Amino acid sequence: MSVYLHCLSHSPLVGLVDPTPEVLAEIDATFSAARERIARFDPELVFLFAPDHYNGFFYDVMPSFCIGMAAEALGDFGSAAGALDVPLELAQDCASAVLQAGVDAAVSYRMQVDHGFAQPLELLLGGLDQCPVIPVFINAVAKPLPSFQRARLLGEAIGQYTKSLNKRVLFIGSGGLSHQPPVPELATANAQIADRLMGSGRSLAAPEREARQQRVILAARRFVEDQASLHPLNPEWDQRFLTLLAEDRFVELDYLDNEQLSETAGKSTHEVKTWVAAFAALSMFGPYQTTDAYYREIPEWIAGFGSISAQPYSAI
Ligand SMILES: O=C(O)CCc1cccc(O)c1O
Ligand SMILES: [Fe+2]
Repeated sequence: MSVYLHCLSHSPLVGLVDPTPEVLAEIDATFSAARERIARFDPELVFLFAPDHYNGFFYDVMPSFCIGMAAEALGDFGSAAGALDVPLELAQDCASAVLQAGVDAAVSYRMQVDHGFAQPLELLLGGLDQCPVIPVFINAVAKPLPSFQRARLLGEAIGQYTKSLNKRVLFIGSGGLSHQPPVPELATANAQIADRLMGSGRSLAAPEREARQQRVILAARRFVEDQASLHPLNPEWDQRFLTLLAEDRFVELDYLDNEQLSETAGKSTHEVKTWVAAFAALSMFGPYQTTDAYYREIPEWIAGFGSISAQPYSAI
């Protein structure tokens, strides 16, 4: 049994609003090296911690955490669409173990996921169904949000469960770092948007979906011209976060106030709780070492964009 971790930002704007060829080449090199390391590790099972953007999870019932017993990617922004290869019995056992450990994650037998899940599977594994994957949703946009501490405990419970498997397991965290794309909020939504956020967005008609995507694309183009048009990226906060992970000090985030983080680094920064959960899972295997840390502000993608791998010292 061995474990490996990779965490990375995502953005649906990849390929739609791109940075310069030099920056793209740097990122391509980062991802192809990560892909190679993962291929060498040859995972038999993936735990994918990722958020959603009102594509699969809505306010009719909004869980903090949800473990997929089966899942389908809907293919927003041209991301991959189709079924994930979820091993049902393992996912069920995992959910039981997590609840037994005191973390009341929801389950879904019909989980809908968006680019937050699809992009890392495409980028790191070459597709949605290339490796068995247990998808774990962490709510990072729909208030009230879970705390960093609960994300850590979720990760620890999954790490403990992983120990009972005799498998090579890859933990992936998807999202962040600092960013605030234009995602609607219930508190300020008009009646039509509120209705979408409460569930009608599940069956968004094609023209409305297209309009929604165009709004994000326009916002990205404007953000490149004028960095005051959205909440600014915060490379200082992002570097501090990466340092906390590298030094195995992410427990220090436990009581970080959600509102305060939104003000510091943008309302979508809460996606980094997926990284905390993944690192917490890894940490159940003892002290770890991070490798291949990458960071750059990429306004074209509305993202403080990061990527990092890690493995237990005992595996080095
Ligand atoms: O789906 C949406 O509306 C928001 C999309 C989005 C944009 C930029 C960075 C992200 O991480 C992200 O998820
Ligand atoms: Fe996101």
